[in-house]
Amino acid sequence: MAFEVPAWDKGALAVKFKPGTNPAIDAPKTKPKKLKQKKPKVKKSERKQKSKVKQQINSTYRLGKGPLAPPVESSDSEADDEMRAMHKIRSGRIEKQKPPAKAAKDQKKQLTLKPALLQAAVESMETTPTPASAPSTSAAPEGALANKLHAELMGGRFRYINEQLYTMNSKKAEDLFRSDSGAFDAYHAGYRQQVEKWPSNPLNRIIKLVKRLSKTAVIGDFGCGEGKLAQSVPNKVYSMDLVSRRADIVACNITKTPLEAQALDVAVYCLSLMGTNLNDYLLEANRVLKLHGNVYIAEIQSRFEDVREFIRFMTSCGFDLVKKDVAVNYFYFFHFRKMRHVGKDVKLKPFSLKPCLYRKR
Ligand SMILES: C[S@@+](CC[C@H](N)C(=O)[O-])C[C@H]1O[C@@H](n2cnc3c(N)ncnc32)[C@H](O)[C@@H]1O
Repeated sequence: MAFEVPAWDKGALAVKFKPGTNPAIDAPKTKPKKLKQKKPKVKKSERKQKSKVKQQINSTYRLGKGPLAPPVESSDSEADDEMRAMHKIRSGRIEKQKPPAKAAKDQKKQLTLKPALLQAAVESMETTPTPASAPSTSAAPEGALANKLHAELMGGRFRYINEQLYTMNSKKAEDLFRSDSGAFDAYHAGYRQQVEKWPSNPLNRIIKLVKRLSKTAVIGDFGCGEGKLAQSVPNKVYSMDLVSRRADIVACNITKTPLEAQALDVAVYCLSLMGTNLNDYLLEANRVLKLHGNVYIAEIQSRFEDVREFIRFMTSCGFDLVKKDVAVNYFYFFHFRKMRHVGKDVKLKPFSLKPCLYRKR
């Protein structure tokens, strides 16, 4: 498979020495003179760096495995670099990339961007990329550089927003999009690019599935993004997301929708169980679904530590498992059925899935 990674233990090799050739064993057994060894002085900056690395390793959500989880050594420092890069671009200076020795010698030398180029890069970071507004690759080398900067900054912005959405509760996610009007479009521009890298879009499987249901079934698309499901099936679909970019999409928090109780036959969550308060997400689904209504969930495989625990959580929210597809294939698919009404005031153990953090490529 294209993304398979060899097992960690495959790298360890045992080296055998012929008799008389192993310097460690064959050296004459004279008593070595005791030498007083001075402890090498560790610079303050090196100590700081070491403790930063330790902190990264201790940050548990970064230890997730799976095809989309980042390697342990990536992320924080990468995100920091990106934030610093953005800051530099905003303040009009970009340092030349140099090999470490040269860079140390010549630390203060900077590349000053022409104002027009700088403006293009900053604007492209702040606005949604569209084919018409993105800088053209066919232009002069400056255009190509602005284009590259644009892509890198947008990628960084997407990864930053994505990480926020997976590590905060739904109320904070709502505040995030409210306080930053470009964030939703920036997120979805990055998400579209991410989808293109996947072997398939899980939403297409859900669309196929909904097409097999009765045309009269009323569907709720919770966290619909750009609302593709509604455009692909003949059913009545309530498309809901934190931000609406189309008249038929309801802008709301899916933990608290404007739908009436028991209004839906089907609830769909395609990669949208993002917040840290999943109890609120699924208790709202229980409220708005009819008894024996269906829930279809697609999620990224690497988000699950223990699938049984997830199924238990769903049961506590009133849903019994009908079918699951948890073959190793990037995405897991679940079909649950609402078997009992569960009030929103029920006391449940908080539940969340692991965040899905994308790597810089
Ligand atoms: C990864 S995107 C997937 C979008 C769409 N389901 C698809 O498959 O194309 C997840 C979406 O869930 C939305 N989302 C996450 N938590 C939400 C919440 N509490 N309320 C509304 N939307 C939410 C995000 O805004 C985002 O648009």
